[in-house]
Amino acid sequence: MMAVRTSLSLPCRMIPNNISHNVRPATQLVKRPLNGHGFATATSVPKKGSKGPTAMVLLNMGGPSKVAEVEDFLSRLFADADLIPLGPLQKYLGPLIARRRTPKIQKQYSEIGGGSPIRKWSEYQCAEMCKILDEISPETAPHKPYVAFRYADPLTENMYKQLLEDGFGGGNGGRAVAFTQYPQYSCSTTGSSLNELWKWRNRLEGPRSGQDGDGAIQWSVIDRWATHPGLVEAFAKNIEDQLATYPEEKRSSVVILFSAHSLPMSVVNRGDPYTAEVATTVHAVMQRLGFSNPYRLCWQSQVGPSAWQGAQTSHTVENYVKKGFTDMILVPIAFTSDHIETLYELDKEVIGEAGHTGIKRAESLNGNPTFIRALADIAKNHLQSGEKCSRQMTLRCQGCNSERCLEQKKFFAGDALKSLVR
Ligand SMILES: C=CC1=C(C)c2cc3[nH]c(cc4nc(cc5[nH]c(cc1n2)c(C)c5CCC(=O)O)C(CCC(=O)O)=C4C)c(C)c3C=C
Ligand code: FES
Ligand SMILES: [Fe+2]
Repeated sequence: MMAVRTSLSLPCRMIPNNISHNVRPATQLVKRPLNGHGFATATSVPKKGSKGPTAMVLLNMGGPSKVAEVEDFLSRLFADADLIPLGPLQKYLGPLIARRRTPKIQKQYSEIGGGSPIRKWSEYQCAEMCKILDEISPETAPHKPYVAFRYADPLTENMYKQLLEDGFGGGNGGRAVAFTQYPQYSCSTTGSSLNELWKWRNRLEGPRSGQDGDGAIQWSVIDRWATHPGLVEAFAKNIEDQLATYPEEKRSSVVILFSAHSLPMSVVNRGDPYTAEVATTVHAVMQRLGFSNPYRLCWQSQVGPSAWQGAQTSHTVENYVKKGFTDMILVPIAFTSDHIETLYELDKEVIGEAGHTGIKRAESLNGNPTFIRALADIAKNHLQSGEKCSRQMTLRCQGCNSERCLEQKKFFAGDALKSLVR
């Protein structure tokens, strides 16, 4: 079990109405020499001996907060060659495909309340995590919350400008942690976010080869955390809560269906680590549950005509219903907050259309205090380890020839590990 204390007093999964959705630090950093790091906050001066402030930057894809933002979101998504490589015509094809897809996706966001809740949850999770970190890691306090999205506001570029405005970098140095919110690493998700962060780092701070001693921001990366005990506990507890809603005599025969966003087979065959890492989360959660129920891992949300990793979630539910199973719990296992894939695809399309009251979904992690304590524990361990990134991140996929991946990995690996990157 984690030995983490928390000051959280919020009711489970509730966001207070007055929470600021703008994660700009409340206390702006004032540039004045202090503590060997060149700055201190105006009102929250780091404690004596603290190496802070530390910027905690949560990375995620983001989603359109309003229906009107769907086209911009999809345009950025289809322009991302790390996610959807469309060749030399990407710049023209991307916006075309995005425009054609917009009405369908707008309708889906309208049906889940008019937008993606991912910004609200990410900002909340980050702010709460930083409060806990200030308590459990005073050596690196104060911790300043930032969110950097790949395809929606707050975009990585704007987050980086905010960091500089707040006194990080720009000759001051200062520490920032890029903390991916995808527990399992994929080059199409975390890899893409890191490539984007590296790009803006070069544009806004200059393309320096090393990190140390040049007054630029000192970055390190939390790149995967698929089996962290707190993450596993939060998933397992949400499954137990759903299992408790079935009559006792039926409970152990309920089928648990873990569902993750699929990947194109071309990405799987390139050697992307995601599929294997998702399987490790599933195994760890089932181990925590004592393998109490039959379970399978299935894959959702494939887009376009190419081959994707299966079995598909929708087919799985259909086939099991045909085989006579009508008690199932769907568990979104690769994303940490609600989004169109849970609220629309799973709830409305898969569960709604199956039409059996015994088919349910485990709650998403969202504002779950166990989950937020896990984030703080992961961050604390990282901050104390002094690691730039995991060893695993230094290795490119077997089939990867991308210069962008190579240079990005060399940068984040830092001087000690960059010679390992090939
Ligand atoms: C771990 C999560 C995800 C992986 C891996 C992933 C890979 C991946 N996605 C696409 C294409 C699209 N994804 C879209 C939306 C979307 N994707 C994820 C997560 C992962 N994607 C989420 C949570 C969302 C929804 C965001 C929200 O609502 O907040 C979309 C846009 C929607 C649509 O047009 O259907 C596309 C397109 C590819 C090609 C890919 C792997 C290469
Ligand atoms: S695609 Fe995986 S490292 Fe480049
Ligand atoms: Fe996706």
